[in-house]
Amino acid sequence: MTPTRLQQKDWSQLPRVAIAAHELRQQLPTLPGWELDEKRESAAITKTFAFANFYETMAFVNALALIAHQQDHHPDLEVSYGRCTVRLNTHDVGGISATDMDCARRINALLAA
Ligand SMILES: C[C@H](O)[C@H](O)[C@H]1CNC2=NC(N)=NC(=O)C2=N1
Repeated sequence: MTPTRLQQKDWSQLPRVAIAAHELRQQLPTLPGWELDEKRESAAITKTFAFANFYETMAFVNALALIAHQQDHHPDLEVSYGRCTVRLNTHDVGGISATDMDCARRINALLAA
């Protein structure tokens, strides 16, 4: 039986472009809870998710890991007992691309009722 391949994207050959600041200001409100973080060298979008306990936090992290692998796009994660802060940016553009917005939307959808 042919194994199912989970990875859907491979960015090694595909160019990505930074989203201009004015476009980002328009697009970000369509992503509930995500904020622009310009404090570090390259800008990122971030969101902190709160959970009732460590098990629920880790269940979220594991679900997010599938999205990261499928999309070939890997957020920085800060994980504690009941909290996970997700930070997304695109290294090759030194900022935020459509890939970050797409992943943020998929991550939000994980928790949609
Ligand atoms: C070639 C490789 O797939 C790319 O470098 C991917 C891997 N995962 C990534 N993850 C994130 N967050 N940003 C990237 O630019 C990125 N690039």
